[in-house]
Amino acid sequence: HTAEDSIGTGVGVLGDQKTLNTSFDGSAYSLIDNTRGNGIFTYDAANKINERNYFFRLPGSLWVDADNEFTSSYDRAAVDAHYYAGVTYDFYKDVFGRDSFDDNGAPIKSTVHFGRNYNNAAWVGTQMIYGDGDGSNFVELSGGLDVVGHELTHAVTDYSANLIYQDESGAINESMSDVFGTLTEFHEGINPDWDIGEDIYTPGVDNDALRSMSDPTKYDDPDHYSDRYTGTLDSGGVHTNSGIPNKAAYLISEGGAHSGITVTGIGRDKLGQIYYRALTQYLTESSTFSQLRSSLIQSATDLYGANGPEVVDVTAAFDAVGVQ
Ligand SMILES: O=C(O)[C@H](CCc1ccccc1)CC1(C(=O)N[C@@H](Cc2c[nH]c3ccccc23)C(=O)O)CCCC1
Ligand SMILES: [Ca+2]
Ligand SMILES: [Ca+2]
Ligand SMILES: [Ca+2]
Ligand SMILES: [Zn+2]
Repeated sequence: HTAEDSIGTGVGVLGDQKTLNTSFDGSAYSLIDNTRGNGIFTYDAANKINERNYFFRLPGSLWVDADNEFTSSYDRAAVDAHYYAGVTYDFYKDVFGRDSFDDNGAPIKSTVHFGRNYNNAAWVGTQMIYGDGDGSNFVELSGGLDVVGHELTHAVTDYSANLIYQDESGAINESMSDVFGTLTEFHEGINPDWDIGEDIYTPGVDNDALRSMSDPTKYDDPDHYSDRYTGTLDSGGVHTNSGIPNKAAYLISEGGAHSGITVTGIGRDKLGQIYYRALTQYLTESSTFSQLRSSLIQSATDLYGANGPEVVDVTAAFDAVGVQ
């Protein structure tokens, strides 16, 4: 008896209702979405197989449910990891024609309830992992669409420019994940913004986030090359120096005045196309901020013509953040 596709109902981390693509094998329902690429699979790291150390097993146990209703509090992290992976898959397919992170339909795997009160998430080279947070600094991190889009974009980057995760190439790697995580959020259109992690960060504090692309300095990240971090923490500050290209990306899309330079703004769609072309056609694993500038100017030229408003805005935005 082969399994059949089914549609379940779930409640996400923020208490929101959503339908899920699941798979019925005759006795139980699994979080397998067979409608996208070669499937989206969601797993549980904490499902007790043995008492020892079951929090850190990967991928863990495929998520199964008896009645195709994923409405318990324990289910919420899995509901959003599964659903938002589908949203991100659709973003890359619909907007860029990319079939999964390898552009060859690779199965997308996520594990939730990773660790104990783990205040982070990651792409671990083969799959995504999501902690539950400690309930004060973070709630389950798969509850943030920009976080899921951020993590899956690390996979896209690995299969394209493969930017080395340190110093300037690492900060570009990080910025690509913030940019496409944010563009995924706008594509879905539910409370989109230019902040990162706002939905899952500090449930007790409103209007804060991990990072801001519109104003990186709000969270002490630099928005100009002269203010870059040059130490060794966080692989050379990959999560802080990302503020410099993040600010440029924000200015390219939305426009604004910064460092005495005014950028008109060409909008999110053109930002996405220019960034995707640079990521997949021009950037290499050792690209610097200066090479990001030239890659984006070349991409804008390819797509929209030399010396057009797109090239003018990309140039002005990188002038504004001090990158030549
Ligand atoms: O994907 C990434 O870049 C981050 C992955 C970090 C990581 C790397 C290697 C092994 C384990 C974890 C995860 C995210 C991140 O930006 N983490 C930052 C901020 C952060 C989250 N939780 C923290 C706890 C303590 C300190 C910093 C943090 C970091 O790890 O720096 C991305 C979106 C939200 C979480
Ligand atoms: Ca159930
Ligand atoms: Ca956001
Ligand atoms: Ca908060
Ligand atoms: Zn990242």
